[in-house]
Amino acid sequence: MTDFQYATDQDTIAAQATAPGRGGVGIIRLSGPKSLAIAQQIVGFEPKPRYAHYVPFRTTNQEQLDEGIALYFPGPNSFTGEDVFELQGHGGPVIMDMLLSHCVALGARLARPGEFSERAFMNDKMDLTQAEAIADLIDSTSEQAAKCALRSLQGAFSKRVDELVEALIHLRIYVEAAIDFPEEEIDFIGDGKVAAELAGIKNKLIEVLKEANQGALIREGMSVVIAGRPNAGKSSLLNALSGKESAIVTNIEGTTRDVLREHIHLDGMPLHIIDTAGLRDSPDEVERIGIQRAWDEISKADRILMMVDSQSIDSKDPSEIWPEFMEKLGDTKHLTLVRNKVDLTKESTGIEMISGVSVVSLSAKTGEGVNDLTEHLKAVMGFDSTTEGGFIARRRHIEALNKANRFLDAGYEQLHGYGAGELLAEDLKEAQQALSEITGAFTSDDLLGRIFGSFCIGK
Ligand SMILES: Nc1nc2c(c(=O)[nH]1)N(C=O)[C@@H](CNc1ccc(C(=O)N[C@@H](CCC(=O)O)C(=O)O)cc1)CN2
Ligand SMILES: Nc1nc2c(ncn2[C@@H]2O[C@H](COP(=O)(O)OP(=O)(O)OP(=O)(O)O)[C@@H](O)[C@H]2O)c(=O)[nH]1
Ligand SMILES: [K+]
Repeated sequence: MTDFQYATDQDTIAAQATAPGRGGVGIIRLSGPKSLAIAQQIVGFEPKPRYAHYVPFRTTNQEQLDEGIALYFPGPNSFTGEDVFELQGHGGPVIMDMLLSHCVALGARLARPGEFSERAFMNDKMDLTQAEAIADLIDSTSEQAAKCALRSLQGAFSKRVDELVEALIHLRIYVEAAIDFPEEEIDFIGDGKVAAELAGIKNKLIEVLKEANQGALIREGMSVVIAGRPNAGKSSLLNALSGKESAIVTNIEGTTRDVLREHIHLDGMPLHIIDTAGLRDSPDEVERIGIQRAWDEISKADRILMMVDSQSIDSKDPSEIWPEFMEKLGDTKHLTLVRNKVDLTKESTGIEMISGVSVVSLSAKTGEGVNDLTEHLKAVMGFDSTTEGGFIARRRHIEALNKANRFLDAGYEQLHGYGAGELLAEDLKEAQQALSEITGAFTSDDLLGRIFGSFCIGK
């Protein structure tokens, strides 16, 4: 199944499974072959499988460290698939340290971050997207993200990927049979079956890609830079979006000199808003550095809100308003023009398209039209807050799906352009391999190291 060999690690690992610090209950968890022997030493008898024993926890010379619940899960029926033992004690840092040190004295070693989950993956208790979903569940910052992570943990995403892989294998077998037995005279190109199946797989992949995109947005959100001339109202907009007074609003030009960040949620989608220094030629060294940073942020952002004061600028055409900005920006793909202060000009709020750029008229001060902007931001990111039952996804999943999609396109080309069955089969295989990277059936040690290394300790 996997293309790598992992050392069957015989170490017994131990870590505090609960968060560090004070808590009602704290759990030390062990996994590995010595779990049972260590358990017996601490509780004084062989614990019954999956039974909550309320007992004193003692050292070898009968000194009592704590009293609590001892829980033994013999492998393979455990979280990691190995023998697991849990000491559920009182959640104080000193008690937890004493219990953990004692487990180490009895032959366990401290677990690396993510090592319990890594073992669960290695022992086929879960695939890679499910292991990643555990970390995402723990790290989720909104209820929606938590729900989606739980669905991924329960296999919703893996199932979609596995179905695609199944369909690809089915098609490959057909194509390869036709190549291997030309005397059968299956005109596999002419009969349309291959083309139809390929198109079906492609449609399904696009569907999964859309859902994964949504899942990644819920996990990572979008970054939005607010840029504009001094006093346009950038800080006011940041405050209106975040509902807080995080940025200093004054009528003095150049109030914001550095980059300010605020994280909010729009119906579950995280938004990282960045307020930048007003863009102008400044003699002030500090302000100039701020302006340089503003351009750095602009180049990295998912969306750029170019903000102008509608009082001083009549035109709604971005290229007329600010040619230097447009020139420096290059393309307008990620640009939205925000015309602020319509409460003063008495213009109506709303959104329109002008010269291929979305133009939103609003008042950051009164809040009129701010809702049009948030709806627009959700729309440009393809975020649909009405969809139910989504799953969480990561950038690497999207990349793998895109890669598979490119191989499907290449395969289609081979089929239609050249009638090249061998090359089509090769593309199908590559597409399948790209998909297998998602669930981890085909992954490098390096990737696994990076994924599990980013988990918290004890997970
Ligand atoms: N005390 C405790 N609570 C916890 C965990 C834990 O490790 N310990 N978990 C850690 O993340 C999560 C639960 N995850 C778990 C996953 C599988 C098994 C388990 O025993 N699986 C067996 C048996 C399954 C069954 O009885 O149906 C198996 O897979 O064979 C236990 C916990 C959250 N709560
Ligand atoms: N009437 C009205 N005044 C606004 C609006 N938005 C901002 N202002 C005012 O415009 C002035 C500048 O607002 P800021 O939010 O500080 O502008 P800024 O673009 O962040 O300014 P710098 O930090 O100097 O770049 C303040 O006096 C705000 O109260 C608006 O929609 N309507
Ligand atoms: K200002």
